[in-house]
Amino acid sequence: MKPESSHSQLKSLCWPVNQANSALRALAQQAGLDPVDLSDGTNSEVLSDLEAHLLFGAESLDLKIERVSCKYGELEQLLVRAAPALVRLRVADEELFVALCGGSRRYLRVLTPSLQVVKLRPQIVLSQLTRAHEALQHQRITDLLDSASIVGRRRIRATSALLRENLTELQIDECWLLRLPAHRPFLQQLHHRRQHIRFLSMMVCHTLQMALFMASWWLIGYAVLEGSIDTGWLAAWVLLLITQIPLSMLTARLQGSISLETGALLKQRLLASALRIDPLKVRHMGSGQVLGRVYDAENIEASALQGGFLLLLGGVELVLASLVLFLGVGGPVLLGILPIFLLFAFVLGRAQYLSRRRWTSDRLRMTHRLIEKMLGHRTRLVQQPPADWHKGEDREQEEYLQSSATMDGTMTRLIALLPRFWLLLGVVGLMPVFVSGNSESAQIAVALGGVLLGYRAVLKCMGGFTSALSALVAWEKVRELFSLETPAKRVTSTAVKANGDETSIPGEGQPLCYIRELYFCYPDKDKAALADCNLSIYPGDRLLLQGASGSGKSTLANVITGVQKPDNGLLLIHGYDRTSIGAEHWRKLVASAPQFHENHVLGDSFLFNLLMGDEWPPKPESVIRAYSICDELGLTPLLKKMPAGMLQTVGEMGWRLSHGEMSRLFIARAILQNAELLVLDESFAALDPENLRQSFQCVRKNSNSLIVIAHP
Ligand SMILES: Nc1ncnc2c1ncn2[C@@H]1O[C@H](COP(=O)(O)OP(=O)(O)OP(=O)(O)O)[C@@H](O)[C@H]1O
Repeated sequence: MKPESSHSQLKSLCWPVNQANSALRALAQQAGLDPVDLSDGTNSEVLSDLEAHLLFGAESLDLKIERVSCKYGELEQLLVRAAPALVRLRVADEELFVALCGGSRRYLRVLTPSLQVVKLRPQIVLSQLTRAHEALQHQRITDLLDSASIVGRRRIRATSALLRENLTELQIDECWLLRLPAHRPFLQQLHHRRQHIRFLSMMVCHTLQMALFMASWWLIGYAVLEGSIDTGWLAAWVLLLITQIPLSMLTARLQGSISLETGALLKQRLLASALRIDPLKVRHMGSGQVLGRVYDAENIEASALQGGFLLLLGGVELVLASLVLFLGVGGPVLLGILPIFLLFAFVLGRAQYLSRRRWTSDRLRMTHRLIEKMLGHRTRLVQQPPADWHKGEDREQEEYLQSSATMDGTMTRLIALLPRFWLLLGVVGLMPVFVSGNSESAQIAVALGGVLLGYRAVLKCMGGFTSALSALVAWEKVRELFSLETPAKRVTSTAVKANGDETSIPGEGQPLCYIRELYFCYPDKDKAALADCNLSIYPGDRLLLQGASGSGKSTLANVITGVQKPDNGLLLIHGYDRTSIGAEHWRKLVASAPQFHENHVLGDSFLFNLLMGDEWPPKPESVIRAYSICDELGLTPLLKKMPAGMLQTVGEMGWRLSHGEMSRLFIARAILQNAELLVLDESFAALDPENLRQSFQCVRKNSNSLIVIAHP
């Protein structure tokens, strides 16, 4: 095939870049991602680069898109596993997207603009992605192979091996994965990952295994009671037992893969919600409570999955045991006794649930107080008389021990009594049969088998129930951390002229940031922190915001940066509100250095702390800029002083930065986000006059528009 015809063929399968949003929508529908329309379809023109355009398009469909990069040698594997995904190709100097909706090593399944699914060999996409890079190596490799006189198939193999070797460090980042966002309902996410099929298969496998197990005992019991046991019966019995082995292995395997996938989903959700959690809510909870809950969240995964499986499998066995009981002599009597058992189980289970809840609350309270004491340790050492340091601790511990003892008591009763109660009821139910003495021994054996089978199932359920219960109680505490808000439907973008008239398209001379009648009140406060706030900031403006302590300056900074949502009023950047523009893009337009007590040096390298707001791992040019900003801020002596320079670990566990050094790190971190509006909240307060002058010069030079909050 000639290159032109192969190009035109490939082109016909690809989407033009300007149809990226249509490709996203079609791909999402094809992959069953259930796209939700959150957009009025007019907003993305504000976004200049393709990355932001795709991000915006996916957010408008309530989906998540993620750009991934991989090494040259891993590209084929990525293409095979990426679906649903968009891959950008350059075909005959034209930029196009190929929409992957499935794949295997032999074929990629591609969704075309005519909405047909077509098979395409991975090598075709692969060669388009790597052609330009390989061409640069071609001459060198040809010369080398010529000089070594390597020909034929060995030459082909040697070429690809040399390419892999020479391009091993090459990163290719032309692939965007389309996925369900973490806030979508958990069941939908499980369904999308085909967990329901695995779950059903696991239940079927276990039921079959149990049926075979019962059949094997029926067989041997029948043979013994009939007195006709021979090698045929034994062979059948052994066969039945052996058949259970693959079924039990399959059940365990399915259980493992469900645990893995569900665990990964839970973690993903926890991480996503932890990063989105309202800072006010976290502050209200306190660090100790949050820590305790995060620890509980870890527990949930293990307990819920382990307990859930045991409970389910035990449930299946209990149903089968009831069936056996019903078939045996005295079955109706035994089944009549079942409600008494269930009632007893409910009473004991409820007691355990209530005591565990109380114990969890006490434990969280204790963790919280402990963390508070640890955080305030130095202050307490200096400020509080030593006699008061341990006041109240004994009472606290006593309460905790009491609730632990109560919980242990209910647990012991549950585990020790319930299975025995089942046995007792079973024997009592069979009593009339033994007393009358006119039942066949086979029927008695079946009934006894049912009771014992039920005992085994109850034991299994007990193990599952206690784990599931601890997961349930933990879940009640961490639910808040897992709750992710579904994004609101985007409003029609509202561009506003400087005079306040509404228009639909932002134009020249418009404010960069436009605030009208903004209102914000902290929860449970009577007085608003911001009321009737009006401000217009134009590109290139430099504003100094002054005011009495507590007048709301930091609150305004937090609202502008999007950390807090205004209760009322208009806040626009480039004529668009935050919902229309998307949180991610808003972050790229506005960067801030919050007040000292709100800012944090993360326990990582100095470089990471500088560039965490930009892109990590960083591009070489970002690192060069980081050095230059640090130099302008007078941080070069510090970098020379630290043994590992930029790569020195800083933060609590690393190099302890001085107050002034930290301030300048925070300023540099904000500048390096390259946003259009920079907000610095009392960032210069800890600097000596010389550093203040130097830092202020740097900020003026490296910011587009600037708000500085400072006290005179
Ligand atoms: N999380 C919160 N919950 C309740 N009230 C708060 C909260 N944070 C701040 N406030 C109150 O809101 C008001 C405005 O606070 P803000 O921090 O914005 O003031 P500020 O002008 O920056 O003060 P300063 O110059 O002292 O830093 C204050 O009265 C403060 O006590």
